[in-house]
Amino acid sequence: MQILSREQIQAWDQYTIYNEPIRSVDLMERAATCCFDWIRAQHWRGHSFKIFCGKGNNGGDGLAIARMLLQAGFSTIIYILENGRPGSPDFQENLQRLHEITTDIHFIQSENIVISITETDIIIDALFGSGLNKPLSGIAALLVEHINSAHAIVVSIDVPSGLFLDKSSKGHPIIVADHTLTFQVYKLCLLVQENAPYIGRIHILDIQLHPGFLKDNIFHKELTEPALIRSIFKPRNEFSHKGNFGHALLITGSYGKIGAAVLATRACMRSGAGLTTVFVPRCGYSILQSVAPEAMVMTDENDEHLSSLPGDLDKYAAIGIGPGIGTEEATQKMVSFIARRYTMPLVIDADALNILSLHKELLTHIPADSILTPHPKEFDRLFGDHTNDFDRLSTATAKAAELKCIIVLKGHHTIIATPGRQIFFNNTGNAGMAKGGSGDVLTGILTALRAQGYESEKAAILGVYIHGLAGDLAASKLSMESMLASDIIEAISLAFPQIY
Ligand SMILES: NC(=O)C1=CN([C@@H]2O[C@H](COP(=O)(O)OP(=O)(O)OC[C@H]3O[C@@H](n4cnc5c(N)ncnc54)[C@H](OP(=O)(O)O)[C@@H]3O)[C@@H](O)[C@H]2O)[C@@H](O)CC1
Ligand SMILES: Nc1ncnc2c1ncn2[C@@H]1O[C@H](COP(=O)(O)OP(=O)(O)O)[C@@H](O)[C@H]1O
Ligand SMILES: [K+]
Repeated sequence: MQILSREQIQAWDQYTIYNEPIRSVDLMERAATCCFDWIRAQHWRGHSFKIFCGKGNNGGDGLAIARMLLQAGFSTIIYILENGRPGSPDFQENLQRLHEITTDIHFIQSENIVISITETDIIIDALFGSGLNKPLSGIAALLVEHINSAHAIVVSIDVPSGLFLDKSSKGHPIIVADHTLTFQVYKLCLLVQENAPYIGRIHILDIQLHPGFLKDNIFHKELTEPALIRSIFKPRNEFSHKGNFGHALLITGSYGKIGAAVLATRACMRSGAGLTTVFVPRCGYSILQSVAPEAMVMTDENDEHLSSLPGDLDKYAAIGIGPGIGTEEATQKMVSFIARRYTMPLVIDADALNILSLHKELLTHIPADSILTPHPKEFDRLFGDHTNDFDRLSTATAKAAELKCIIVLKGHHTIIATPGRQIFFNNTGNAGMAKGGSGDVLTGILTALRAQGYESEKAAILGVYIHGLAGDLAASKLSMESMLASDIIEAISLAFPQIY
């Protein structure tokens, strides 16, 4: 699914109006009908609806929804945030239609907001949508605060009012929604971590905007979906042998963090690598031989941390480096050597990223098409502090192009930024994965996919998806609270069949 900017969405509405063709007010009717159908399916009978409308088209949607609720017999009161100017034409048209069936329409025009909202009310937030052009202030801000301080269920239309679609709204007055009914596609503001407190559960409503618009335009942001994943996935040939699936090397572990090596190694083997070798300090030898007998283990001369190279690197089809390696000086030298001398793409994670942060000059040396997998803190250590997720996204886009690398910025919707300035948002995974070790599993999966010959960009999109899907399968069996990183590894075997 493409992710469109505010301007692109407005253009898509206009394209639909012109090419379907359909009158703007009829498109609004279609959008409102989708919202009404969704609301009706919630079986909220017995509750009363309070509908808050601005005077733009988002408010127009609210008025049309109010009419449909009233006609279906729901108790409904309408509040319009007055700004002293006429509403948009479609708002005015819907106001006229509403006047024909109710007089329960109230205008909010003073800072003294006395509307009582009870816990049995359902609030429909149709104050502002994609037309928001500045932070809310004055009566609008007070109204948002009033709604947020009540304990009613809040359903926002298109976006929670006060959220900008494509830029940070940090610190602004914003409606806290329980459900966001958004039209046609995800908006950027619904995918970033910083807006998590506001958006509630997202429901994408298909209002049948004209598909021709997507064919006629090029977009740079998309949500990874099963169809894309299937197009990337390469089924195994019946006659294949282990040599076809590559030899993966994982450079991992230090004293106290051999678990990271174990998780990455087991995830790598579970994700289809033909052969897996793991390079660990000597303290990791017996552990790996016993918990991962299918893997080959090579040890450093040092007992507790890595200080040398694991022999000839060129014989491996893919190398993953970083989980649990620590940042000892000798380990820094080893990472520095590999970053400078190795020419094939690497999968670089965790402490290997922290070492790059300590020696930023190395960033320009890392092999092209390497996959970097920072979480936001590692990302900021690498590329400087960011005050919001939108800026972080811009940096990821710029740095992926500049370094010719794939940047996997981990989070609820992990972001994959490519050298061609394309951005993919992953849509699998859950909060049960917010536990130590989940990232090590991802490194193992990505290294295995690289070993099997997937290009880095495709390996990143597919690997992040499978990782999240395995996390979802583990959570559905064991609960988000109880699942462990090792359970994600076990569930990889159930995730693959879902993408065949
Ligand atoms: N046919 C279509 O196109 C379809 C559109 N659809 C719906 O339309 C929505 C977009 O509608 P929209 O473009 O009218 O913008 P909307 O969000 O209602 O707000 C604009 C108004 O708010 C005002 N305003 C802005 N910021 C403000 C602030 N901080 N504080 C105070 N005022 C502020 C601004 O006034 P201005 O400042 O420009 O004078 C203007 O009056 C979209 O989200 C979807 O719900 C669907 O029905 C599908 C079909
Ligand atoms: N709430 C969440 N929703 C989806 N995925 C999550 C969530 N929390 C964590 N994850 C995933 O789990 C992994 C955690 O990685 P990381 O932070 O490096 O953990 P660790 O270093 O402990 O292994 C990432 O791939 C991230 O996308
Ligand atoms: K809204």
